[in-house]
Amino acid sequence: MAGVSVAFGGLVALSDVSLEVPPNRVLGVIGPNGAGKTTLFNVACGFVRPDAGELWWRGERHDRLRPHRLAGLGIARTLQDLGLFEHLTVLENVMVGAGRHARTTFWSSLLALPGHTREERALADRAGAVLDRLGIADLADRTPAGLPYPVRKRVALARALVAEPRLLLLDEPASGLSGEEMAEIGELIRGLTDRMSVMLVEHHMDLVMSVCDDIVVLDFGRVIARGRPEEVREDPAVLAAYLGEDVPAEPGRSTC
Ligand SMILES: Nc1ncnc2c1ncn2[C@@H]1O[C@H](COP(=O)(O)OP(=O)(O)OP(=O)(O)O)[C@@H](O)[C@H]1O
Repeated sequence: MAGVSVAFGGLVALSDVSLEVPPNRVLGVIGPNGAGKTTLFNVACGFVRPDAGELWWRGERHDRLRPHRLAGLGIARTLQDLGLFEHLTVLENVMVGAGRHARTTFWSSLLALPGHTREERALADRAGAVLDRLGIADLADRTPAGLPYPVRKRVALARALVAEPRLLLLDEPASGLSGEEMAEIGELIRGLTDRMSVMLVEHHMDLVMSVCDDIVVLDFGRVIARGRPEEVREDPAVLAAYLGEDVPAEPGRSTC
Protein backbone atom coordinates (compact mmCIF):
# COMPACT_ATOMS: atom_id res chain seq x y z
CA MET A 1 0.00 0.00 0.00
CA ALA A 2 1.19 3.50 -0.74
CA GLY A 3 0.21 6.77 0.90
CA VAL A 4 -2.85 5.28 2.60
CA SER A 5 -4.90 7.57 4.82
CA VAL A 6 -8.08 6.81 6.73
CA ALA A 7 -10.12 9.17 8.86
CA PHE A 8 -13.14 8.36 11.01
CA GLY A 9 -15.01 11.62 11.18
CA GLY A 10 -12.40 14.09 12.32
CA LEU A 11 -10.09 11.42 13.72
CA VAL A 12 -7.15 10.48 11.56
CA ALA A 13 -6.54 6.74 12.06
CA LEU A 14 -3.95 6.34 9.30
CA SER A 15 -1.95 9.08 7.67
CA ASP A 16 0.09 8.55 4.52
CA VAL A 17 1.07 4.99 5.37
CA SER A 18 3.14 3.05 2.86
CA LEU A 19 4.30 -0.51 3.31
CA GLU A 20 5.07 -3.60 1.33
CA VAL A 21 5.14 -7.28 2.21
CA PRO A 22 7.97 -8.79 0.16
CA PRO A 23 7.60 -12.36 -1.11
CA ASN A 24 8.31 -15.06 1.45
CA ARG A 25 8.85 -12.63 4.28
CA VAL A 26 7.03 -11.85 7.49
CA LEU A 27 6.13 -8.22 8.04
CA GLY A 28 5.03 -7.16 11.50
CA VAL A 29 2.97 -4.07 12.19
CA ILE A 30 3.23 -2.85 15.75
CA GLY A 31 2.40 0.29 17.67
CA PRO A 32 0.91 1.46 20.94
CA ASN A 33 -2.82 1.38 21.64
CA GLY A 34 -4.81 3.36 19.11
CA ALA A 35 -1.84 3.62 16.73
CA GLY A 36 -3.90 2.43 13.76
CA LYS A 37 -2.89 -1.24 13.54
CA THR A 38 -6.42 -2.62 13.30
CA THR A 39 -7.39 0.03 10.80
CA LEU A 40 -4.40 -0.90 8.66
CA PHE A 41 -5.31 -4.60 8.88
CA ASN A 42 -8.87 -3.75 7.90
CA VAL A 43 -7.65 -1.80 4.89
CA ALA A 44 -5.58 -4.79 3.80
CA CYS A 45 -8.64 -7.06 4.18
CA GLY A 46 -11.00 -4.70 2.39
CA PHE A 47 -13.11 -4.00 5.48
CA VAL A 48 -12.11 -0.33 5.46
CA ARG A 49 -11.76 1.69 2.29
CA PRO A 50 -8.94 4.22 2.43
CA ASP A 51 -9.77 7.89 1.94
CA ALA A 52 -6.52 8.33 0.05
CA GLY A 53 -3.66 6.22 -1.21
CA GLU A 54 -3.19 3.18 -3.37
CA LEU A 55 -3.44 -0.55 -2.80
CA TRP A 56 -1.32 -2.77 -4.99
CA TRP A 57 -1.24 -6.51 -5.22
CA ARG A 58 1.02 -8.47 -7.55
CA GLY A 59 1.54 -5.57 -9.92
CA GLU A 60 -2.10 -4.53 -10.09
CA ARG A 61 -3.76 -1.62 -8.42
CA HIS A 62 -6.95 -2.37 -6.49
CA ASP A 63 -9.00 0.70 -5.75
CA ARG A 64 -11.48 -1.35 -3.85
CA LEU A 65 -10.46 -4.52 -2.06
CA ARG A 66 -13.48 -6.54 -1.02
CA PRO A 67 -13.32 -9.11 1.76
CA HIS A 68 -15.15 -11.78 -0.23
CA ARG A 69 -12.77 -11.36 -3.17
CA LEU A 70 -9.60 -11.82 -1.14
CA ALA A 71 -9.45 -15.58 -1.60
CA GLY A 72 -9.66 -15.16 -5.37
CA LEU A 73 -6.65 -12.84 -5.19
CA GLY A 74 -4.64 -15.36 -3.19
CA ILE A 75 -4.98 -13.51 0.10
CA ALA A 76 -6.21 -15.18 3.29
CA ARG A 77 -6.71 -13.78 6.76
CA THR A 78 -7.47 -14.75 10.29
CA LEU A 79 -9.38 -12.45 12.58
CA GLN A 80 -9.36 -12.15 16.33
CA ASP A 81 -12.99 -13.12 16.32
CA LEU A 82 -12.22 -16.51 14.84
CA GLY A 83 -15.61 -16.94 13.21
CA LEU A 84 -15.69 -20.73 13.39
CA PHE A 85 -18.86 -22.60 12.54
CA GLU A 86 -19.66 -24.29 15.82
CA HIS A 87 -21.86 -27.02 14.35
CA LEU A 88 -19.48 -28.10 11.63
CA THR A 89 -16.55 -30.34 12.43
CA VAL A 90 -13.03 -28.98 12.57
CA LEU A 91 -12.32 -30.59 9.19
CA GLU A 92 -15.43 -29.05 7.66
CA ASN A 93 -14.52 -25.65 9.08
CA VAL A 94 -11.18 -25.90 7.33
CA MET A 95 -12.78 -27.05 4.09
CA VAL A 96 -14.97 -23.95 4.09
CA GLY A 97 -11.82 -21.86 3.77
CA ALA A 98 -10.73 -23.39 0.52
CA GLY A 99 -11.81 -20.58 -1.76
CA ARG A 100 -14.68 -19.94 -4.09
CA HIS A 101 -14.50 -23.03 -6.27
CA ALA A 102 -13.89 -25.38 -3.39
CA ARG A 103 -16.64 -23.77 -1.36
CA THR A 104 -19.07 -24.55 -4.14
CA THR A 105 -17.92 -28.12 -3.94
CA PHE A 106 -18.30 -28.13 -0.20
CA TRP A 107 -21.82 -26.73 -0.18
CA SER A 108 -22.88 -28.93 -3.07
CA SER A 109 -21.76 -31.89 -1.02
CA LEU A 110 -23.81 -30.74 1.93
CA LEU A 111 -26.79 -30.48 -0.39
CA ALA A 112 -25.90 -33.90 -1.81
CA LEU A 113 -25.65 -32.55 -5.33
CA PRO A 114 -24.21 -35.00 -7.86
CA GLY A 115 -20.67 -34.87 -9.21
CA HIS A 116 -18.96 -33.56 -6.13
CA THR A 117 -17.50 -36.66 -4.58
CA ARG A 118 -14.00 -36.76 -6.03
CA GLU A 119 -13.38 -33.03 -5.54
CA GLU A 120 -14.89 -33.28 -2.11
CA ARG A 121 -12.48 -36.03 -1.17
CA ALA A 122 -9.51 -34.16 -2.57
CA LEU A 123 -10.52 -31.10 -0.57
CA ALA A 124 -10.97 -33.15 2.60
CA ASP A 125 -7.48 -34.58 2.03
CA ARG A 126 -6.02 -31.10 1.65
CA ALA A 127 -7.80 -29.88 4.75
CA GLY A 128 -6.59 -32.94 6.65
CA ALA A 129 -3.02 -32.30 5.54
CA VAL A 130 -3.18 -28.72 6.84
CA LEU A 131 -4.59 -29.88 10.16
CA ASP A 132 -1.76 -32.37 10.34
CA ARG A 133 0.81 -29.65 9.66
CA LEU A 134 -0.68 -27.61 12.50
CA GLY A 135 -0.65 -30.59 14.85
CA ILE A 136 -4.41 -30.91 15.27
CA ALA A 137 -5.28 -33.70 12.83
CA ASP A 138 -6.63 -35.80 15.69
CA LEU A 139 -9.36 -33.21 16.24
CA ALA A 140 -10.67 -33.31 12.66
CA ASP A 141 -14.01 -34.87 13.62
CA ARG A 142 -14.65 -32.73 16.69
CA THR A 143 -16.75 -29.60 16.60
CA PRO A 144 -14.93 -26.43 17.68
CA ALA A 145 -17.31 -25.88 20.58
CA GLY A 146 -15.49 -26.78 23.76
CA LEU A 147 -12.01 -26.78 22.25
CA PRO A 148 -9.52 -24.52 24.08
CA TYR A 149 -8.97 -21.08 22.57
CA PRO A 150 -5.41 -21.77 21.36
CA VAL A 151 -6.66 -24.83 19.49
CA ARG A 152 -9.54 -22.84 18.01
CA LYS A 153 -6.96 -20.35 16.80
CA ARG A 154 -5.14 -23.15 15.02
CA VAL A 155 -8.38 -24.24 13.36
CA ALA A 156 -8.87 -20.68 12.12
CA LEU A 157 -5.28 -20.63 10.87
CA ALA A 158 -5.80 -23.96 9.10
CA ARG A 159 -8.88 -22.55 7.42
CA ALA A 160 -6.82 -19.65 6.11
CA LEU A 161 -3.98 -21.91 4.96
CA VAL A 162 -6.09 -24.45 3.09
CA ALA A 163 -6.70 -21.85 0.40
CA GLU A 164 -2.93 -21.90 -0.20
CA PRO A 165 -2.67 -18.11 -0.18
CA ARG A 166 0.28 -16.09 -1.40
CA LEU A 167 -0.30 -13.59 1.36
CA LEU A 168 -1.56 -14.41 4.83
CA LEU A 169 -2.87 -11.60 7.04
CA LEU A 170 -2.87 -12.36 10.75
CA ASP A 171 -4.67 -10.19 13.29
CA GLU A 172 -3.05 -10.54 16.72
CA PRO A 173 -2.02 -14.19 16.34
CA ALA A 174 -0.56 -14.23 19.87
CA SER A 175 -3.56 -12.87 21.72
CA GLY A 176 -4.86 -15.25 24.34
CA LEU A 177 -1.82 -17.54 24.10
CA SER A 178 0.63 -18.48 26.83
CA GLY A 179 4.35 -17.90 26.29
CA GLU A 180 4.87 -21.48 25.16
CA GLU A 181 1.91 -21.46 22.78
CA MET A 182 3.14 -18.17 21.41
CA ALA A 183 6.55 -19.67 20.67
CA GLU A 184 4.85 -22.56 18.87
CA ILE A 185 2.70 -20.28 16.74
CA GLY A 186 5.82 -18.23 16.00
CA GLU A 187 7.54 -21.33 14.69
CA LEU A 188 4.49 -22.22 12.61
CA ILE A 189 4.44 -18.75 11.08
CA ARG A 190 8.15 -18.94 10.24
CA GLY A 191 7.54 -22.29 8.60
CA LEU A 192 5.04 -20.75 6.20
CA THR A 193 7.50 -18.45 4.48
CA ASP A 194 8.63 -21.03 1.94
CA ARG A 195 5.14 -20.77 0.44
CA MET A 196 3.77 -17.33 1.23
CA SER A 197 4.26 -13.87 2.65
CA VAL A 198 2.78 -13.01 6.00
CA MET A 199 1.69 -9.70 7.46
CA LEU A 200 0.84 -9.75 11.11
CA VAL A 201 -0.59 -7.05 13.30
CA GLU A 202 0.41 -7.74 16.85
CA HIS A 203 0.66 -6.30 20.31
CA HIS A 204 3.15 -8.75 21.73
CA MET A 205 6.69 -7.60 21.17
CA ASP A 206 8.19 -11.01 21.85
CA LEU A 207 6.39 -12.63 18.94
CA VAL A 208 6.99 -9.74 16.59
CA MET A 209 10.68 -9.54 17.38
CA SER A 210 11.28 -13.26 17.02
CA VAL A 211 9.14 -13.96 13.97
CA CYS A 212 9.26 -10.92 11.70
CA ASP A 213 11.84 -10.16 9.03
CA ASP A 214 10.73 -6.55 8.86
CA ILE A 215 8.71 -4.36 11.17
CA VAL A 216 6.66 -1.22 10.62
CA VAL A 217 5.88 0.83 13.70
CA LEU A 218 2.80 3.04 13.78
CA ASP A 219 2.00 5.79 16.22
CA PHE A 220 -1.00 8.09 15.90
CA GLY A 221 -1.62 6.66 12.44
CA ARG A 222 1.82 7.46 11.08
CA VAL A 223 4.81 5.25 10.36
CA ILE A 224 7.42 6.32 12.90
CA ALA A 225 9.97 3.59 12.21
CA ARG A 226 10.61 0.62 9.99
CA GLY A 227 13.37 -1.91 9.63
CA ARG A 228 14.73 -5.16 10.99
CA PRO A 229 13.69 -6.16 14.52
CA GLU A 230 17.10 -5.26 15.95
CA GLU A 231 16.94 -1.81 14.34
CA VAL A 232 13.39 -1.09 15.44
CA ARG A 233 14.02 -2.27 19.00
CA GLU A 234 16.66 0.39 19.51
CA ASP A 235 14.91 3.18 17.63
CA PRO A 236 14.47 6.23 19.88
CA ALA A 237 11.12 7.14 18.28
CA VAL A 238 9.81 3.66 19.04
CA LEU A 239 11.06 3.72 22.60
CA ALA A 240 9.43 7.11 23.09
CA ALA A 241 6.13 5.94 21.60
CA TYR A 242 6.04 2.95 23.93
CA LEU A 243 7.09 4.93 26.98
CA GLY A 244 4.42 4.53 29.59
CA GLU A 245 2.77 1.77 27.55
CA ASP A 246 2.25 -1.57 29.15
CA VAL A 247 4.14 -3.58 26.55
CA PRO A 248 2.82 -7.11 26.91
CA ALA A 249 5.99 -9.16 26.61
CA GLU A 250 4.75 -12.00 28.82
CA PRO A 251 1.09 -12.30 28.01
CA GLY A 252 -1.41 -13.86 30.25
CA ARG A 253 -4.50 -15.40 28.79
CA SER A 254 -7.18 -13.16 27.52
CA THR A 255 -10.37 -13.71 25.65
CA CYS A 256 -10.86 -13.20 21.94
N1 LIG B 1 -14.77 2.56 13.32
C1 LIG B 1 -14.17 3.56 13.95
N2 LIG B 1 -14.82 4.72 14.19
C2 LIG B 1 -14.21 5.75 14.82
N3 LIG B 1 -12.93 5.73 15.23
C3 LIG B 1 -12.24 4.60 15.04
C4 LIG B 1 -12.81 3.45 14.39
N4 LIG B 1 -11.87 2.48 14.34
C5 LIG B 1 -10.77 2.98 14.92
N5 LIG B 1 -10.99 4.24 15.34
C6 LIG B 1 -10.01 5.11 15.97
O1 LIG B 1 -8.87 5.15 15.12
C7 LIG B 1 -7.67 5.14 15.89
C8 LIG B 1 -6.85 3.93 15.49
O2 LIG B 1 -7.52 2.78 15.97
P1 LIG B 1 -7.03 1.28 15.70
O3 LIG B 1 -8.05 0.40 16.33
O4 LIG B 1 -6.75 1.12 14.26
O5 LIG B 1 -5.68 1.26 16.53
P2 LIG B 1 -4.89 0.00 17.10
O6 LIG B 1 -3.45 0.32 16.91
O7 LIG B 1 -5.40 -1.24 16.48
O8 LIG B 1 -5.27 0.05 18.63
P3 LIG B 1 -5.33 -1.18 19.69
O9 LIG B 1 -3.94 -1.68 19.82
O10 LIG B 1 -5.80 -0.47 20.93
O11 LIG B 1 -6.29 -2.17 19.16
C9 LIG B 1 -8.09 5.11 17.35
O12 LIG B 1 -8.05 6.44 17.82
C10 LIG B 1 -9.50 4.58 17.31
O13 LIG B 1 -10.25 5.09 18.38
